[in-house]
Amino acid sequence: MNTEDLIKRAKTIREKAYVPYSKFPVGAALLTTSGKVYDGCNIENAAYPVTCCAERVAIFKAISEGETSFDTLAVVADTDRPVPPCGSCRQVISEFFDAQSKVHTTNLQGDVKTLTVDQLLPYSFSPNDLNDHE
Ligand SMILES: O=c1ccn([C@H]2C[C@H](O)[C@@H](CO)O2)c(=O)[nH]1
Ligand SMILES: [Zn+2]
Repeated sequence: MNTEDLIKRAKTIREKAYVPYSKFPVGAALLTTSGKVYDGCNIENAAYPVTCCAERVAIFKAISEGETSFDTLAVVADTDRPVPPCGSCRQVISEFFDAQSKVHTTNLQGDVKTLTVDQLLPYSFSPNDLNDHE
């Protein structure tokens, strides 16, 4: 699937966002290396911090279906600039995507800013760091 279609998938699932508190719907879609797409929207909760962002919903859906190899991620919201993923999502993205994988941050106006995972979260804490102690 090409970038344009992946962004379209993110826009479509954004309509399913459960956002009674922020009223800020976000959509995300990821492409696996085998060519499958998993999408996600943000899901909020009356206990606000329990909220899960669109990016993590998409990634957790894919992981829970047994996917292990990820290629590209697209994110969309109705923002002036292409919507930046939050810090928690950057950490989760860095766990499952290669450092050079592309993240297409976008908005409804069609602006696209593409960053690598390493640009989004440089010098990130990684699974390898856990092996370095003792
Ligand atoms: O990249 C982002 C930024 C924010 N949100 C969600 C979290 C919350 O539901 C709402 C406002 O922060 O937007 C996402 O899903 N992805
Ligand atoms: Zn987030």
